[in-house]
Amino acid sequence: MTEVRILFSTTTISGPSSASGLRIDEHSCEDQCRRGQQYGLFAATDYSEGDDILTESPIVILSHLVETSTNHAQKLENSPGSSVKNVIRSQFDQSSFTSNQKSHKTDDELEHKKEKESSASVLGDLILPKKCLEKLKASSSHSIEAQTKKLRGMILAAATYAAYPPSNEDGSKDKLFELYHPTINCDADDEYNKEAQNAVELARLAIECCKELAAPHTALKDSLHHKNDEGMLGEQELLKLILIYSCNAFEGGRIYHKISRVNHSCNPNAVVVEGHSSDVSVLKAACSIKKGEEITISYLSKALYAGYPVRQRKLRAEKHFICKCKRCTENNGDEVKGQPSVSLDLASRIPCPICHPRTGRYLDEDLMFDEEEDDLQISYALAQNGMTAEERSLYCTSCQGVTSVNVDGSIRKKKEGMTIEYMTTAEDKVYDWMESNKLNEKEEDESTGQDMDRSLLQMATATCGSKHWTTQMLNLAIIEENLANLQATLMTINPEEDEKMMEEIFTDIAECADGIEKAFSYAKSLKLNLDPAHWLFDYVMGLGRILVGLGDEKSQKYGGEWITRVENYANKFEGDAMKKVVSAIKNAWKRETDEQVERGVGGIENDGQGDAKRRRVE
Ligand SMILES: C[S@@+](CC[C@H](N)C(=O)[O-])C[C@H]1O[C@@H](n2cnc3c(N)ncnc32)[C@H](O)[C@@H]1O
Repeated sequence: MTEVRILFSTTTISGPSSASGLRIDEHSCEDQCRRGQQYGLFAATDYSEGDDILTESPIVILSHLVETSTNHAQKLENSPGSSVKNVIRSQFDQSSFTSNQKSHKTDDELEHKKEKESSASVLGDLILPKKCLEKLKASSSHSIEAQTKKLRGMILAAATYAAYPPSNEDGSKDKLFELYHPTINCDADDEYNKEAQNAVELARLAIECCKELAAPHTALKDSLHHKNDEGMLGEQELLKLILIYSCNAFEGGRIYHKISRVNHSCNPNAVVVEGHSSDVSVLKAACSIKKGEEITISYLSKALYAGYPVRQRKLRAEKHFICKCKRCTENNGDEVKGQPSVSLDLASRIPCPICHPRTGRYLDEDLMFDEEEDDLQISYALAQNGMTAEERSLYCTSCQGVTSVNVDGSIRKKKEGMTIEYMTTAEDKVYDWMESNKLNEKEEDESTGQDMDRSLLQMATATCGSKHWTTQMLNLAIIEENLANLQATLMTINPEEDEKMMEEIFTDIAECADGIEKAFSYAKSLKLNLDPAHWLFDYVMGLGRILVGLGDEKSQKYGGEWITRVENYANKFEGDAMKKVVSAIKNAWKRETDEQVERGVGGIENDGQGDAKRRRVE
């Protein structure tokens, strides 16, 4: 029964505000109040950046065995959790797992496949019924891969819940079933409800899969066929549970009593971080929040830094709602004189096609890598929020010009309009690339993968310029790759012997630093409440680690300067262990100097040109 404790724990609320600092209220948005269903969390006191708003343990964890990295999956095999994993898998007919099916593959191949699958999910190798997958393909307007992944998550949540139903002694079950979920059998009278009803359809499909795949005499099978204590059909309870999971679960299937009431905003004012123990989460203010303001977080990970169509597509496909936050609906961009008030997408700004006419298909070379400090004056045009090229006309803040896709007029006007089509194509391509998570699949053909990323970057940069989100997403993907390669190279060479290699390394480091600088400038241009380090912390840390690894004072000092840019963020939002790493990297150059003084070296050797000689860090 120990697993039950792992899965269901009591909610505790603490922190400076405690329960009195918050109130759960009807959603501030008029449209949603009308539905009478939606609630949100509102500050009942003022908060400053980094303040704890509340600390909470999940009411229930419905897929804590879904893993994303092989390392983690391997750890799980040795942890008590692996017995939970077996209990959940035992809910299903064993012949429904590919790993249990005979095939002509060699043992080695099977082992490799199994490892990949176990790292994807506890039920990653569960073969979903063909007729369910066909229904999914026929009904869904979203990407099939994303919907299949969601379906698997729902099946896992249902099996976990059936195998470990929460006791209601502490009210956990009541709290869970109070949470928001779309109304079952509600008329899809508008786009918002239609999207929510897609979640209901998907949940029904998950129930159908469970019915087909559940093994006889298991808790899952029983709950689908028997009435539960309250006389409600087990199947209906499971359907509701799946919907609650689908709308409220955080990473790892964690569902909270209060944190799950926090609505999403594409310009959030709060974040949820891991608490002192991994089973506790803390809702923290990401900026100052005034009493009475709604507290919001982001349901999007790095896509928060993407343009409007991508954010909306992701929220619709993964969370089943149309975002009505300020960033998506109100004009929080630069005002356009003489234009009717429209919502403008700051993440999709491109050099104005009127002020900077493109030569041929692509943007002029000099605009490709535009930098703030350049003398070149570049006027940017903002895209109107919208899902299609037709809805995304561009407004230039400098010439006050409007560019639309389908305009009758001169060839030049048509050419200007085509820029929006190129921008939309770049947005689609980069979105697909982000969704397919290609960076992780690259192992099989690394060089081709890298070439593709680079040519995609070339296309995005050439079409949209460096202040557009597509360029910055690809820029960071390449930096991530370069930092990993640099780290690996530095571990295998001796800097003092391999001068030529070191030259290349310094060039690569300079490129990474330049790329991160551009990403910082882009993040600031979005005017979000969040510190840019929320997005760029890992990249800066990667760069800092490499610079410290070079071992010379100058590089380490430079690494320390970079770390200073994320120090405030780390102190407010990272755990103690990470704070120590930040401090160690920031102060590595001092330690090096101190050690020399202690050893009586009396300073760093000089190479005659003012540069300290490089030494390996022992
Ligand atoms: C985790 S719940 C948030 C709390 C929920 N409003 C409640 O009443 O409990 C997520 C749901 O809230 C709604 N929601 C959250 N953020 C929203 C936003 N920015 N725009 C529109 N609906 C939103 C959606 O229906 C979504 O499925």
